[in-house]
Formats: sequence, C-alpha cells, structure tokens
Amino acid sequence: MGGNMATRLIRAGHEIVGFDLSEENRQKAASNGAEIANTLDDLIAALPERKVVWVMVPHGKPTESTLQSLLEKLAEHDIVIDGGNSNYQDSMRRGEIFAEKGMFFLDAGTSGGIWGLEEGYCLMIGGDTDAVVHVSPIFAALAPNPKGWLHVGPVGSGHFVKMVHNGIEYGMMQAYAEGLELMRAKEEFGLNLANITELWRHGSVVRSWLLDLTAEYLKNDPELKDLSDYVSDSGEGRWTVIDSIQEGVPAPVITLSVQMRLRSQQDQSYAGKVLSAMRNAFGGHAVKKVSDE
Ligand SMILES: O=C(O)[C@H](O)[C@@H](O)[C@H](O)[C@H](O)COP(=O)(O)O
Repeated sequence: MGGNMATRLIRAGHEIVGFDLSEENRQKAASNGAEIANTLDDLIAALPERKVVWVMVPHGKPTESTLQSLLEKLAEHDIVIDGGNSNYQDSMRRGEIFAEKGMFFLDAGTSGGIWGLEEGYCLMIGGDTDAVVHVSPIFAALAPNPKGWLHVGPVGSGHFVKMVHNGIEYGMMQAYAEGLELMRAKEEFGLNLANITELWRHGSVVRSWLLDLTAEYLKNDPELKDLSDYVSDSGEGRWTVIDSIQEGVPAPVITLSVQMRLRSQQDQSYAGKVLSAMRNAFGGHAVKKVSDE
C-alpha cells in the first residue's frame, strides 16, 4: 500500500525517497519514479530540512520499532506520519514521546486499500494543526478530492476514527453476507445473486462501495467455489468492541460481526462439540460425528 501511495504522490509532482525492507518493493518503487534508499539512515540523509517521513508498515511491532528508530534519528520540528492501522492508544502515547523531543507525530487513518492508487485514499488525520497544515499538500495529493481528507482532532483521533470506520466496515460486510446467504437458501426462487447485487447498485438504499465490489466478484465467480469461509482480521474490529465496552456505548452489530469473524477462524469449534455433548447427555439426542462428515 505504501508503494501505491508513493506512486500517487509522484504522479502529483511530489519528490519521494522510499525505503522498504523488501528488495522487490524497492525496485518497484524505483520503477515508479521514487528515489530509493537502502537503509533508514540513507533515507533520512536524503530528505531536505524539516524532514517528513510517512510510515506505512504493519501495526504493532514493525510500526513500533520503525518509530523508535525515527525518534533517534530525526531532529526537532521533523514530522512523522503513521498511515497504518495502529491502535489509537499507541498513537496517543507516541504523540507524547515525539512531542517531548520537539517533533511532530501525526496519525493518519487511511482507507482505500488496493484501489487507492487510482481512486484516491480517504484520510482521517490526528495531530498538531501547524504540522497538519505543513504537510497538507501530501494529504491533498493522496485524497480523491478536497473533501477526501480531514484533520479530525488531536493526536490519536485519526486512528480512533479509522478504528470506528473499520468497525462499521465489519458490520456492513456481515449484513451483506447474511442477506446473500438467505437469498441463496431460497432455492425455489432460483435467485441470481450476481444480478441482484448489480441491481442494488442502482438507486437502492443499500448501495455502497462494498456492494460494488461484491457485485463485481459475484459476476466473475457467483458460487465462490474456491474460497474458504475463513475470514481473517487485523485487530481494528476487536479494538472497536473493546472500546465500546470501555465507553459503555452499545455496539451490538459490530460486536456480533467481530464474533462471526472469530467463529470463521475456527475449524471444528470446541463450544459446538460441548453443546452437542450436553444435548446428547440430557436428551439422548443423536450426535453427528466428525467421521460422518
Ligand atoms: O479502509 C480500508 O481500506 C480497510 O479497512 C483497510 O484498512 C484494510 O483492508 C482493513 O484494515 C482490513 O481489516 P481487517 O483485516 O480487520 O478485516
């Protein structure tokens, strides 16, 4: 994703120095017009004064260690932007540490995925206002249009808003998935789900980007035969649920959507086996064995 963002910035006339641990990614960025650094030190040395570094690495340890290195290597007034899906509480903590050294840390919740290069990225920015203004040409180039980026609040708020955005993403995805499964089960109507999702894209109340992508997928592969029903998760859904509990704000749809993800990640659930065992024990009801499947 960082490579695509660099490409979009270069297309808008920005000069980019890029560093990636993977040689392949470095070469790709070079072929798209970025100046390539072979180490983080080289990257910092190549940047002009009031250095601006955009970090786009997986959240957790990779982000933490990259930011720690930058803290040691950058100087007062420099600006670091974390565009990954970091936990907002980590971003608040990092904001304080950077501020102690007179540097600026901005958290940029970034939505757009693999489509962002052409469609633009939606950016939710947290941090110091002057620093945001200083780097605003970057946000303007990455966003689809002037309304596609926003300084939402103080440091941490960008990743908080992105976390909630992803919680909503979970709920929307789960609702579409359930509706499609119900229509598929109604065999007597022989419903064509590719045609129906395409239909809903035009004037329906439930049209959306997620629906656009679903309709396109089903057009090419209506039975989804090769896909497993295992659905991974990167953490933002879980954090949204934890936050809703801490804030005392009910979020039943998002919570159940996250629970469904977790269920999808189990093969044979132990809880299901326990239910089966109890039902058999109290009622003598027949059980289905793994060997029956
Ligand atoms: O807005 C976006 O572009 C997406 O939300 C993006 O950030 C990413 O695809 C998700 O983080 C996946 O999240 P899960 O792995 O939790 O489904």
